[in-house]
Amino acid sequence: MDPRSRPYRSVLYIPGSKPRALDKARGLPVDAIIFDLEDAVSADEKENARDTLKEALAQGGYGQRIKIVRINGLDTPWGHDDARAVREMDADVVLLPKVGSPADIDALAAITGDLPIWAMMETPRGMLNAAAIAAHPVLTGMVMGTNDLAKELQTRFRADRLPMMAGLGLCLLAAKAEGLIIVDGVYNAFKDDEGLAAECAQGRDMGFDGKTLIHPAQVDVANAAFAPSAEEVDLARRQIAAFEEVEASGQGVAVVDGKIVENLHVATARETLAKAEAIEALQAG
Ligand SMILES: CC(C)(COP(=O)(O)OP(=O)(O)OC[C@H]1O[C@@H](n2cnc3c(N)ncnc32)[C@H](O)[C@@H]1OP(=O)(O)O)[C@@H](O)C(=O)NCCC(=O)NCCSC(=O)C[C@H](O)C(=O)O
Ligand SMILES: [Mg+2]
Repeated sequence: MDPRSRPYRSVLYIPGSKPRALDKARGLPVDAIIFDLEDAVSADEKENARDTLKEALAQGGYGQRIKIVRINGLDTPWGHDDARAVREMDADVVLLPKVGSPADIDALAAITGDLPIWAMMETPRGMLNAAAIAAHPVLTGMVMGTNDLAKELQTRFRADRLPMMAGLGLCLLAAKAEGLIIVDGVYNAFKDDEGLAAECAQGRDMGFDGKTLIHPAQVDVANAAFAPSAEEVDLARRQIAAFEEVEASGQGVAVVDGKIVENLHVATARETLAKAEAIEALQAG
């Protein structure tokens, strides 16, 4: 399956230290899981969390969900041991926090080899170096770390995320330029479905592939927001059909619902259908 079509609507953080949550995730309808060894795990629990996580992944049961392990930074007392341990885990991706430059990715790749790397984008330096980070050959995805970014920028929370926009935009541009997956940051108020839905809608409008989540109660909201709606699927089908019809008669522009449809719109329509089919296949499997 084309990695661009594979759904990443819901990407749930699970503290690697919590066996109950690690078990619960086996039954949650998430597209990907970030098994966390970093900020969700206290310093006292770091060593145990590594073993608990390794055991949970060895037991399996996570089905088609993409398994991402977030290690501690290589400048911390745990980072190097985490990185060595990930090589022995059943993980699809290793996620490096607080990436500031491509050299950080080089340092991790020297330990983890061919394992795909994703970068947490959550520092001002990381934002400024987003293009160079995204171009790193082993990098396949980016995750916005909006809590750390807010801390570093000394911003206040705003529902419209105005203070975040420069950073979000830079990372989106960098990820799209290199064909990477990019998922949005977390919404901390995990009992506020309305606020989460609004932030998911904003992220989807901006072009994010999905949202990182902190609690199972957030999964359905993100899955709905980042899936093509029935109306989008219907429009995509009609655009393709209308374009094929005019193309057969030697023209390059169709009109659907009073709007022009050219070959680039058809490419987007085909992507929409591919994503809808991929979601259906995931749900069926
Ligand atoms: C926020 C929480 C501490 C709340 O936990 P809890 O009080 O246990 O919630 P509930 O009682 O409502 O839980 C109900 C059941 O759901 C399970 N559960 C809870 N959270 C998760 C989860 N994330 N994944 C899987 N399962 C989960 C509980 O075990 C209960 O199960 P059961 O008893 O069987 O019914 C907690 O949700 C939590 O710790 N969330 C994760 C926090 C986290 O990962 N933080 C780090 C990532 S955020 C970040 O740092 C991003 C970035 O770096 C940045 O800078 O922005
Ligand atoms: Mg962070």
